[in-house]
Amino acid sequence: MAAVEVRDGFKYYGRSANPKIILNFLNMNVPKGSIYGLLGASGCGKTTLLSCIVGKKQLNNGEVTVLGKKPGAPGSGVPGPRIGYMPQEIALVEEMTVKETIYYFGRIYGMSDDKIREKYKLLRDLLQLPPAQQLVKKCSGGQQRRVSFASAMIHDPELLILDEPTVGLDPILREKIWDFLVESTRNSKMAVIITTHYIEEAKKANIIGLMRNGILLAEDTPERIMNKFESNSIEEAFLILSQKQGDDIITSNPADFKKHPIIPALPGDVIPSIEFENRNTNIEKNPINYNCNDDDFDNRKRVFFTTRGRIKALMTKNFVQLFRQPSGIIFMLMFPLIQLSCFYLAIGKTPTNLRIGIVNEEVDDIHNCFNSSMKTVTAYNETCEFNKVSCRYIKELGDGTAHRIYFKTKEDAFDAARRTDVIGFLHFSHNFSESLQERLNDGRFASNAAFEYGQLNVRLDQTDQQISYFLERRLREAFENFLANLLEDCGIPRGIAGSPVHIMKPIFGTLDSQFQQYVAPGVVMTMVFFLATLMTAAVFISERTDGVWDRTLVAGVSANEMLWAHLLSQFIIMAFQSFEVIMYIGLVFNVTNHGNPATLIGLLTMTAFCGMLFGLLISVYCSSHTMANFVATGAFYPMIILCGLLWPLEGMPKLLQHIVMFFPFTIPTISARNILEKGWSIMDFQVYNGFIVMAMWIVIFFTACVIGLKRGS
Ligand SMILES: Nc1ncnc2c1ncn2[C@@H]1O[C@H](COP(=O)(O)OP(=O)(O)OP(=O)(O)O)[C@@H](O)[C@H]1O
Repeated sequence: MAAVEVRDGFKYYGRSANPKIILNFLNMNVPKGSIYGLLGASGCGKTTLLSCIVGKKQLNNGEVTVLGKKPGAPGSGVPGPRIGYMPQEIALVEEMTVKETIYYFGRIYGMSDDKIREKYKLLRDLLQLPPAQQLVKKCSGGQQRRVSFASAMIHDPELLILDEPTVGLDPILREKIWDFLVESTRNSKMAVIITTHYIEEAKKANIIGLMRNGILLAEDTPERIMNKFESNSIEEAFLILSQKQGDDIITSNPADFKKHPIIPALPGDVIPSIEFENRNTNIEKNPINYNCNDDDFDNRKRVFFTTRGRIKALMTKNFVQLFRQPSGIIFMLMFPLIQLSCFYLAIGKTPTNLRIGIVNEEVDDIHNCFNSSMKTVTAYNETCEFNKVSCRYIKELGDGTAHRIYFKTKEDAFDAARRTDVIGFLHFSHNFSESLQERLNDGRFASNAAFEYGQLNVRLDQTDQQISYFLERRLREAFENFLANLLEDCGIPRGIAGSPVHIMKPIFGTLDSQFQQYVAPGVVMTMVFFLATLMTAAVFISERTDGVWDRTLVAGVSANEMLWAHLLSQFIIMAFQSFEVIMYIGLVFNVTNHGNPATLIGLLTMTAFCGMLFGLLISVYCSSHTMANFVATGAFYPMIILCGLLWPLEGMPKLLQHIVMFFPFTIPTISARNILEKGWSIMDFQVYNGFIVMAMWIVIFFTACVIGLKRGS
C-alpha cells in the first residue's frame, strides 16, 4: 500500500463556467518509507496538491488515498496525527515561545508532556532550534522555519508533508535536514513529500515528481530520470521534459482535457511501493521513534467532544496570544476604563463658561445695578412700587451657567451674537420695572404696553440645541425666583410666581436625573459589545491569514473545537471585564446600582459574549482586517442609533419602533436601566426579557458562525 496515491486528480479554482485549472488529471504515487521530492515551477500547483492530500482542500474530480484511506474519512487520521504538515508560510503563533510552540503541537497530537519533552530535546539539538524561551516573533526567518519543521515532526507522523522547508536556510542546515529525513525514512515506514525550489537538493530524494501545469511530467528515481534524458542534473532533465511535452498540453478548457487526456506521470515510471516497504523498518533503530501505548498519552483523554491535550493547547494559545500583546491587554482591560472615564467626565454635565449678553436700558451704567444701597421695591398697603428691578434679575442670574457680558444697545449685543462672541442676549426695556409694576398692581386692567415692556426678551443662538436648552432652563428658573422674591417683598404670596404644575417626588429616579444616567446603560453595553467584536474579529482573521488556523485543522483539531476553545477563553475574559466595568463605575463615578450587581454583570457578560460571536461571524465571512473593520464600523452606528440609546424609541416611526425591538441592544438596554435605576430583579419580565433577547442573538450568531465555518472548511 502506497502512503499517498492520487488518481486522475482534477482541481480548479473559480467558477465551473470559467475555471482556473490547477491539477489536471494528475497521478501520483508515494511509496511508504520514501522521500518524494515534488518539483515544479512556482504556481504549477504543488501547494494545491499538498492541500488536497492533507485534507485541507477537496479535488473536483479523481481520488486521493492517504495511508489507505480518503482524507477526512472517519478514522482515517487525516487530517490528524498520522500526518505532519509544514506549510509554506510559517503558520506559528508569534506570541508563543519556541518551547510553547512545540508543546502546542505535541499536545494537539495527543502526546504526553513527558514524551513532548523527550522529543523536543532531540529536535532541538538536531535542528539547532533557537533558545526555548525565545518568542517566535523574535526568531529570524530561518529559525522560524526550523521551529515550524520541528512542530511537524514532533509526533513521528507516518506521512510528513513539507512545503518548501529549506527556503531561507543556510546550506549546512539544509544538508542536515535532508540527512535527517534520509535517516528517518531509512529506518521507518515514514513517507515524506517535500517540495523545494532547490532542484538539485532533491537528488537525495528516493523519487522525484516533476510537475508542470498541473500534471506530473515524470515520477521516478533521480538517477533514472537523469539517465532517461541523458542529463547530468535533474534541472536539465526537467528542462528537456518541459520542452518535449510543453505547451501543446496546456489548455484552459476542462472539456478539452477530457477529450485529450494529458499524459500523466510517464507510464511505467512509477516506482513499486514494495521497493521501499521492504526496506529495513526496524523502528527501534531510529532514535527519534519510541513505542508508546495510549496510557502514556494523558493528553489524549477525552473531555466531551475533545481531548485534554487539545483544551490545554488551544486555551494556552488563546491566552498567550492575548496577554503577550500589550495592545491586547490594553484593549481588553484598559480600554473599557478609559472609555468609561471619557463618558462619565464628558457626557451629561451642565455646560459652563457660556457667555450671555445683557442689555439693560433701565440703567445708564450697569455698575449702578450692583449698588447695594439701591432700593428696588417699596410696598404700600394695596400696591407696590418697583425701581430698576431688572438689576435684581441680573444679580439672581449670576455667572454660574452663563457668564454675563454687558452691552449698551440691542444692536451691539446682536452683532456680538452674530460673531458668536456671546450665545445670545437678554434685553430689558427702559420701562421694564414700571411695566412689571403695572401688570402686578392693575392686573386685568393693565395696558398691552405693560405686557410688552414688562417682559424679559431673550434671543439665543439655537443651533446648539443642548446649550440653548440649558440656558433657557436657567433663565426661566432665575425668573421664577426673581418674581417670587419680588412678590414676597410686596407682601404677596410667593406661590403666585410659580407654575401651578407641581412635579412631585419621582416614582423612580430623582428630580435632578441626568441625561448621563439615561444613556449610561446603553453606552456600557455597546462598549463591551463592540470591544469584543473588534478583538475577536482581529484574532480570528490573524489566525486564518497567518495559517495557524489551517495548520491546526490539519493537525486534526476540528473547527468546532477551536471555536469552543475561543468561546471559553474569551468568556472568562468577558466576565472579568464586565465585573471590572461595574466596579469601576461604582467606585470611581459613584454610580449607584439599585439592583443586584450579579444580574448586571451577567447581562453585561452575555452582551460581550454576543459581541464576540458577532466578531467571529465577521471574521468567518471577511477575509481581511480591512473588510472586517468596515463591517464592524458599519454596524456600529445603526445599532447605537436605533437602540434608543441616544433618543427615546417613542420618537421613532411606529413601524421602526417594532423592528428595533428585536435589535441586540434595545430591550437589553432597558433591562440594564431597570436593574441599575429601578433595582428590579431577574424575576421581573422587564429584566429577564433583556436576557432572552441577548440569548436569542447569541444563538443566531453562533449558528451563522458554525454554518460559515463548516462551509469554509
Ligand atoms: N484559493 C485560490 N483561488 C484561486 N487561485 C488560487 C488559489 N490558491 C492558489 N491559486 C492559484 O493556483 C495556482 C497554483 O498555486 P499553488 O500555490 O498551488 O502553486 P505552487 O506550485 O505551490 O507555487 P509556489 O511554489 O510559488 O508556492 C497559482 O496560480 C495560484 O495563484
